[in-house]
Amino acid sequence: MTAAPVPVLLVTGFLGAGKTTVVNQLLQHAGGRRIAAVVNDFGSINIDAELIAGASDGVVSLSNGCICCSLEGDLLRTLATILRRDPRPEHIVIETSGVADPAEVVRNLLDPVVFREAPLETVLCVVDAAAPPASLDDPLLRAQLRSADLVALSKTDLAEPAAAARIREAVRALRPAAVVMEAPEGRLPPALLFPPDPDAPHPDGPLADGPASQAPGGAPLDGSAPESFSRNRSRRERLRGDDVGPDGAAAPRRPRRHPAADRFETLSWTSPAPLSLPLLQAAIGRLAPRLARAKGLFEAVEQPGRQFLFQLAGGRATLVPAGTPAAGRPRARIVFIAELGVIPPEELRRTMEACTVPVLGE
Ligand SMILES: Nc1nc2c(ncn2[C@@H]2O[C@H](COP(=O)(O)OP(=O)(O)OP(=O)(O)O)[C@@H](O)[C@H]2O)c(=O)[nH]1
Repeated sequence: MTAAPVPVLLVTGFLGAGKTTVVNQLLQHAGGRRIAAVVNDFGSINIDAELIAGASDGVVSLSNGCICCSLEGDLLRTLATILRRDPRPEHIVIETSGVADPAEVVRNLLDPVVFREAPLETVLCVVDAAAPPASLDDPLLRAQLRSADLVALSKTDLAEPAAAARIREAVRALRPAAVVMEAPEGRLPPALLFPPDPDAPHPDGPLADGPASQAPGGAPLDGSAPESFSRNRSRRERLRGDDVGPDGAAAPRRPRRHPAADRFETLSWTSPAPLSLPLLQAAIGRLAPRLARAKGLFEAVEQPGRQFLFQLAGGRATLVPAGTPAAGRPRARIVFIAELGVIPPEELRRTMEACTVPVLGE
């Protein structure tokens, strides 16, 4: 007996848009579905995998490169390993890094052998609704949107309603084929993202595993019924139409575009010493205007025995408690992403070293 195909949800979106938040929500509201997650962080420290690890059994992290270019082989090998798991997962979620062009990943997933076993079902693009509308002029974000079947507007709680409406209209204009939904704090109806197989019989209609209205996310913004997405916009069907040839083979590859190539660099910094909160705050204040994104876990000298999660996204810095520190790990691990050459690594290292406080007796 051949195993049933395992549909793939590909999550894309710009640096700090809210992809991990959506994936975490999804895994926490999986409703008993077996979901395998693959997370790609651009830097050598995969913070995302750690943030998701608690929510999924078997998160696979692909780090120190981008799955749209240098890690494409790793992605396909990882999928093969996941498909051999016993029991086999029912869904696979792949979170791309914020610098990935999903078109490249989509093309890899369209390989006929991969597609047969792990068909790409949905491409979800997370867009920061609180970002200035000019952010949609970014070529990388536009490339991410062009691949999307479903667009989730994150951070609607932070956005001015008028500004969020402008972002929504701009998204619709850029990608009219996509369903646009609000996803405050990452909340989306899981039934939308894991649509039941349209060919399979469903006793209670198309969303037999729970109507979208009962799920935690918002309603589609275009007024359409959520099931119209899962039934009519199946990527499998669309691909049969546009990207897959009549014999089922993937269409010839178009020339590769890398809107992100040579644009961003990741600077990973670790320290065996804890950090001073006021010194860190001052350092981030100085660095933030030149940073595209930062995130990390660290211990603060003011609150020993606790760990904090630091995030800088869309110019906003946040700090939240993140449990107790793991033994054997550096006490501070922070990933900084900036446009190439904007922050000299030595300056970053000096700035961050100045935030550390050696602990007496260690
Ligand atoms: N207020 C608010 N904050 C959000 C929302 N969604 C995400 N965030 C915050 O935005 C920051 C970035 O969120 P992530 O989910 O890590 O973003 P990401 O797209 O995975 O980031 P990278 O892949 O690392 O670039 C975090 O501090 C989140 O807590 C939201 O709907 N509302």
